[in-house]
Amino acid sequence: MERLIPPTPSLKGTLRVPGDKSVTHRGLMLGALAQGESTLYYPLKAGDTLSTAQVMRQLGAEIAEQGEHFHIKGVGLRLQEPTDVLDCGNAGTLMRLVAGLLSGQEIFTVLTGDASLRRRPMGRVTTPLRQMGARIEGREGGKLAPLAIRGGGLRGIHYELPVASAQVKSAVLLAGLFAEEDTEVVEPAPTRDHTERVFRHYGLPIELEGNLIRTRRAEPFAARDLIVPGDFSSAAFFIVAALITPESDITLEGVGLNPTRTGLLTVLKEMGANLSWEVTEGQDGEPVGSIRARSSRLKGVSVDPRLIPLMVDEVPVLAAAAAWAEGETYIPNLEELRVKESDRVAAIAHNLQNLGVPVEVGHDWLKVRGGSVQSGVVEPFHDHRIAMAFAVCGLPKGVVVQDAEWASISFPSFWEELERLTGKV
Ligand SMILES: O=C(O)C1=C[C@@H](OP(=O)(O)O)[C@@H](O)[C@H](O)C1
Ligand SMILES: C=C(OP(=O)(O)O)C(=O)O
Repeated sequence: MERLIPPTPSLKGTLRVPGDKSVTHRGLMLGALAQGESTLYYPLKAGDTLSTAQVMRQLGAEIAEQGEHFHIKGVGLRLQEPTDVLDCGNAGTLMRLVAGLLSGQEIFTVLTGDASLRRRPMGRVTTPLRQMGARIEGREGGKLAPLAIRGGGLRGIHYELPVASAQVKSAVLLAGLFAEEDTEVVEPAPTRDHTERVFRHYGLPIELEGNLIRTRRAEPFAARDLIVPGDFSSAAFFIVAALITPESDITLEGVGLNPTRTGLLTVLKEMGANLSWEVTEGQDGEPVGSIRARSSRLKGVSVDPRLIPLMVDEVPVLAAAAAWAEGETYIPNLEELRVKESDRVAAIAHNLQNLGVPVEVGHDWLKVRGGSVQSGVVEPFHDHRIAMAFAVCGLPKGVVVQDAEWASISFPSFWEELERLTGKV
C-alpha cells in the first residue's frame, strides 16, 4: 500500500504512543512462565508482539485479549512441547529471547520467521546457549534460522558479550533461569535493561556488579500484573516530526524514559532541539513521563559512538533530523544496523538520496549534509523503522511512502496519529 503525504505545515496536539515493544515481549514471556493469572496492561498489539503471544500460546500459556490488555494464564517453569513450528514472524527479539527460554526446556522446538528474520545472525545466541549445554541445530551450522532446539540440563556460564546487544544478554539470562550454576553476562557497553527490571519485578534472581549481570536457577514464581510504558522508539518519530516541521508543538504522554533507551534525546538536545521531558512516575520498575517537542533550528553534530547502543532503533529517525539540520552530522558505530530488519545503513543512505539529501556512507558510519530535502519516494525495504523515519523526513515537503503497511510491525496506528496531529482528519 502506497501512502501519499502532502506537504505538512505543522504538528499540534497530544499523543499517547502504544506500549513498549521490548517490555511487551518480556511481559508475555515471563507471564507465561509464572504460576497463576495476571494482566499485562497497555501492551503493544502489533505484528512483532502478536507473534510472541502466539508462540507463548503454542508453548502452553493461555493469553486472551481483555480490552486493551492481555490476560495471561501461566504454565509455570515447564513449558509444553508444541505440535508445530514456532513462527517468530519479523521479530528478532522474539526469536533470540525465546531461544534462551527454550534452551532451558526439555522439549523439542523449531523456530522460524519471515525472509528478513531468516537472514539475521543467530550465531550470537546459539554460541552461548550451546556452551550452556543446549542442543541447537540450524542452517549454516546454527548461524541462521530455522533453528531446532532441544534444551535442558543447562550449566551456568560466564559470558563476555562480543556485541553490545540486549537481545543476546537477555537470551543468556533467560537460559540462566534453568541452569545449575550461576550465569554471568558481561556487557561491552550498556544496553537496554528491561530484562533486568522485569526479572526484579517478578522476584527472579538478578544481581548487578558494574557491567556484569548475574542470575541463577529460578524457583517457581507467582504471576504478577505488569504495566507496559509507552514505547520511546515510537515516540521518537513524532519528536523529530515536530522538530523539523514549522509551527509545531506537541506533547507525548506516558512514554517510557528508561535512560538505556533515550540516547536520542541527548543527541537532539546537542543539535539545538527545543525539547523538554520530565519523568513523572515509576511504573513497575520503569521510569515514565512526558515529552514536549517544538519546531527547532537544528545544527549538525558528530554523534558520540557510546550513545548508539542507547538509541540503536532511533538512528533512522536521527538521520531524518540530520537531513533538516544546518551542516553535517556524523553518525558512527553503526555496524549493528547492517543486521536489523533491513541493512539500515544502506536503507538510510538510499532514502536520503531519494529525498535529495547528500550522504556519504562507510561500513559502519554515515555522514549526512542537511538542508536540501526535496519531496520524493520512500522505499522501506520491508522495514517498519525505515518506513516511519522517512515518512517523517518527507513531511514538510510532502512524500510518497511505498509499502506503508510495514509500520504495523511496531506501530499500527502510526498513519492515523500522523493525520490527527497534522490536522488532516
Ligand atoms: O532487547 C530488545 O528488546 C531489543 C534489542 C535491540 O536489538 P539488539 O540486541 O540486536 O541490539 C533492539 O534493536 C531491538 O529492537 C529490541
Ligand atoms: C530491531 C528491531 O526489532 P527486532 O530486532 O526485534 O526485529 C526494531 O524494532 O527496530
